[in-house]
Amino acid sequence: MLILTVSAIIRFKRRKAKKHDNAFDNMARGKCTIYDFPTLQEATGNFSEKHKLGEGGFGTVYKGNLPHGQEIAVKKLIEGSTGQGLDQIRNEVLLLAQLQHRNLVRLQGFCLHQNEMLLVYEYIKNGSLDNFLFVDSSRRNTLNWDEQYNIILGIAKGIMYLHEDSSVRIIHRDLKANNILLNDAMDPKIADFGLARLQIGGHTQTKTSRVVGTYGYMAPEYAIHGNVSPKIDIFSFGVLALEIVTKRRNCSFDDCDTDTVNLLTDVWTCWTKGAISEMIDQSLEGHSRIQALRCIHIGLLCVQSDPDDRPDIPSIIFMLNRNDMELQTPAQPAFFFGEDSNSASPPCQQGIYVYNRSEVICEEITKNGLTITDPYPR
Ligand SMILES: Nc1ncnc2c1ncn2[C@@H]1O[C@H](COP(=O)(O)OP(=O)(O)OP(=O)(O)O)[C@@H](O)[C@H]1O
Repeated sequence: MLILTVSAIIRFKRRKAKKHDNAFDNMARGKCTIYDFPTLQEATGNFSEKHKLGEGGFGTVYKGNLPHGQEIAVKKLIEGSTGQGLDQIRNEVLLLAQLQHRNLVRLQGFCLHQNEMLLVYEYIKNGSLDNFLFVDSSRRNTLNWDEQYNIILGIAKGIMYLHEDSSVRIIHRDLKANNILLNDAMDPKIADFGLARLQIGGHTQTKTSRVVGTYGYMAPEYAIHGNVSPKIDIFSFGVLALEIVTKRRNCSFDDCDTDTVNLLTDVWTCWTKGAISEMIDQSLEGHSRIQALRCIHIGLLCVQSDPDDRPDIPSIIFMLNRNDMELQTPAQPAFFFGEDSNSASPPCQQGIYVYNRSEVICEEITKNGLTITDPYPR
């Protein structure tokens, strides 16, 4: 009798699990197309060189045109680039396809062909942010401050979705300028989210022996000890914010010659000298200038060595949206390759920097006889 009861429970549990699987599949399939290989072959001119957009750590990306004129980007994963079997990858991809946000590149579907996995994404017209910041000199000067700020805020919102608002928490692990794509309205879209999960075998791990990421953007605790937490994305976001404001690349260990000062070092040196405004575009005025300086300050908070000192993503969005909110004083960033700066006096003695909504308010207060300490003297 007891045995019957136990087996009934097992049967019930199995049926429930199967029902759950089907429900999950149906739900994911609604948002995820399973493409057949010939369709993708035709769309990409048989994966021709002409259609090739580039090559990254996970595989090669091709531009494709579907019969109804829809443009797609097809990422052909390198065989063996994932740490899982095809069934697991398929489940993982179905899960990723559910994640949709205006600041994420949409994963439209996939194709399993023999032992290959192909991921199909929406095609993002303007390509990656690194071209606009450092690579392509003709595009470099086309980004104005409002666009730069919109990109920083959009990336933060995309991270917010991945860390806090989506059905599964995704830690990107490889946020960098090449993984931020820009659409025709110059809105940023985070690419390659979830690929680290494919590579290391899914599931949230707090420690990994397989570090997936890019030097220059990697938090020290991740690069050195393999510790994984949302704060490693915050570190990369900080580097990105500094790069976007200054339009300078934070070179990594391997591409930095010893005489070159990297961006974090440069920004920190200016900060400790009270000359942080040297790091921004000198033509910025008023509200834009304050915003740019604030973005540098927030960037510095994100690249602090101790992950506990770094703000979380909701706080970052709050700080970005509220120009009058007080910001903490950042500690020296990780990977500071300079003289020990502890002796240098910070630009503001109170330890907390107060921003004003705009310089107009600043001037009004000055007229009223109050003394204002500009935390960022010119
Ligand atoms: N959805 C997309 N729409 C338009 N272009 C894309 C899309 N996805 C990738 N690309 C482009 O394809 C190229 C290769 O991308 P991929 O993500 O494979 O490499 P990466 O980002 O340069 O390197 P890594 O693998 O280290 O992240 C890049 O130039 C990228 O801008």
